[in-house]
Amino acid sequence: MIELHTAAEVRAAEAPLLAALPDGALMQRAAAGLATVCLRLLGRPYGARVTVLAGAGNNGGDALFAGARLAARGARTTAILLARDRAHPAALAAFRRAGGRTVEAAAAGPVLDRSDLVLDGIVGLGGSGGLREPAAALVDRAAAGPALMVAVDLPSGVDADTGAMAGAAFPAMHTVTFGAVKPGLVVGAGRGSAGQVHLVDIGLGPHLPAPSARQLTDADAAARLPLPDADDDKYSQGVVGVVAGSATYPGAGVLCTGAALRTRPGLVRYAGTAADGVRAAWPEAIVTDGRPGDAGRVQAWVIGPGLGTGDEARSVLAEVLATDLPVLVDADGLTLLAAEPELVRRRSAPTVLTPHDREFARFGTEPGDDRIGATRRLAADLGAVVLLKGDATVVADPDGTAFVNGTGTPWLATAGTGDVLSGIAGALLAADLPAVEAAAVAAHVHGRAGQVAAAHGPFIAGDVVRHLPEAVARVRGTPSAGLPDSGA
Ligand SMILES: NC(=O)C1=CN([C@@H]2O[C@H](COP(=O)(O)OP(=O)(O)OC[C@H]3O[C@@H](n4cnc5c(N)ncnc54)[C@H](OP(=O)(O)O)[C@@H]3O)[C@@H](O)[C@H]2O)[C@@H](O)CC1
Ligand SMILES: Nc1ncnc2c1ncn2[C@@H]1O[C@H](COP(=O)(O)OP(=O)(O)O)[C@@H](O)[C@H]1O
Ligand SMILES: [K+]
Repeated sequence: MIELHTAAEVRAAEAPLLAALPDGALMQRAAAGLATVCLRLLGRPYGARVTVLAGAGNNGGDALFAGARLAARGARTTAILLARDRAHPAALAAFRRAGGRTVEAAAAGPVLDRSDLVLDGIVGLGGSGGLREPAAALVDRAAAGPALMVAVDLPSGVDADTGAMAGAAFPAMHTVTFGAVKPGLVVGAGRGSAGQVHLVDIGLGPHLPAPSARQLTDADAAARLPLPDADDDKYSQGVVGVVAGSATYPGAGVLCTGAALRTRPGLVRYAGTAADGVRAAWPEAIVTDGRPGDAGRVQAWVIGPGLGTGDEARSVLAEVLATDLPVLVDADGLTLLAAEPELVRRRSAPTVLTPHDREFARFGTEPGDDRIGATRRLAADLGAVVLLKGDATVVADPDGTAFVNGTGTPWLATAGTGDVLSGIAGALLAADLPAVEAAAVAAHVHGRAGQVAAAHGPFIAGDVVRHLPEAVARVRGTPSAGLPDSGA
């Protein structure tokens, strides 16, 4: 499990260590870890051109101390001091002693053009807003050059807690972060600016509170994916009921039913007007063109994709929500529910809602820049698990437990992949996973299936269904690196 900690949590955990350790010891741990990662990235440090963008705070201190360590290994190091008279004094002195030189920001362009590695020590946890000038222009220049772009603690210009970018930010290929992974490195715009995340242990562990949010690794998802055993039969694995698609548009029913079958192929029942299409695509499913009550016994329902928003759809939704079974509501089901949220508030069995941004907004508020916070608030308001889709899907339970998904690929932005996600999550709900875990594991497996499909070229939603078995096998088989997924 990758634990995500906010800036305030990290600062609170640092406080007792700063008091107990000799002056500067914590920063030396950070700088040593940072230099080690840079050495690995450079391969051969001797003669390598390393440029440090150093702000006035401790983030600049980390970068300068690391620069001093790289200079001691033979790198040709140059620092650009963004606040010349306020650079961290001890770090600057160490940098100079090790042979590092400094240049004025105004004369730094040619240095950045020829750098092998640029360290972003402009601003870390103490930052607010987008990059200011001249930092923003220098970052642009560095990004246009050949250098490896390495952020110190977090890419400058990214909000540590939300990943929001109010303006320009450092486009990192790697981020070396200290003490704990911050949410802003894996969610929101920050996810795209962080590149590969490396965590340096500076000893905060015992002082950190329970994490504010988490990210599943393959191993975490595998541990929650149910396996059939010798005593199982087709009923005992958890039967999923699907209400999706229509006679005119059977696709959502076909995709959703297929995804449920490919995730947990015990038994899937389908009820609805896309019956003919579903029957033709999936002879393994038990299909009725009647109402959910005609389908037979199930352990969880998935309802909504391609259902329509008319009176009949509303009535079928109310019937399913009136059961005491776990229910996942998606797409058209969400549009109906937004007009009548009491249908979900009054339930005692678990409900999972899987909106994309526009569907989320129908419940009253746009997701905005703080996607974890917004998802948590809607989950608490409705008393339901909310899964907010996106490049980093967020899942929140009404009790505040939250997950940020790390798998996936932008190729998933194609019609029908949401229907696939609903089928996966429905199968896991029927298998009796706690609702928040069913949603988080489903997002993880769905993202992996997208990555497996993308390895074969551009894909459509049906390909994600086809690749689900391989994705599940990959999730089960891959040892965890314990670091946020970089989407590889
Ligand atoms: N405590 C410790 O021992 C340890 C701390 N650690 C490290 O300390 C970091 C936190 O350091 P910190 O608190 O000193 O703040 P920091 O992130 O350097 O920022 C302050 C500077 O940023 C500037 N600035 C702000 N916004 C800006 C913008 N948009 N664009 C441009 N500039 C902007 C702001 O300028 P000002 O507003 O003052 O003009 C000020 O100069 C943390 O992330 C980790 O790296 C580790 O070494 C572990 C041990
Ligand atoms: N840029 C992106 N990067 C990664 N995943 C994405 C991206 N855009 C969308 N997705 C994923 O694709 C799926 C799209 O779902 P949805 O919007 O409901 O589509 P549909 O309604 O067509 O099925 C979601 O799982 C979402 O997380
Ligand atoms: K930084």
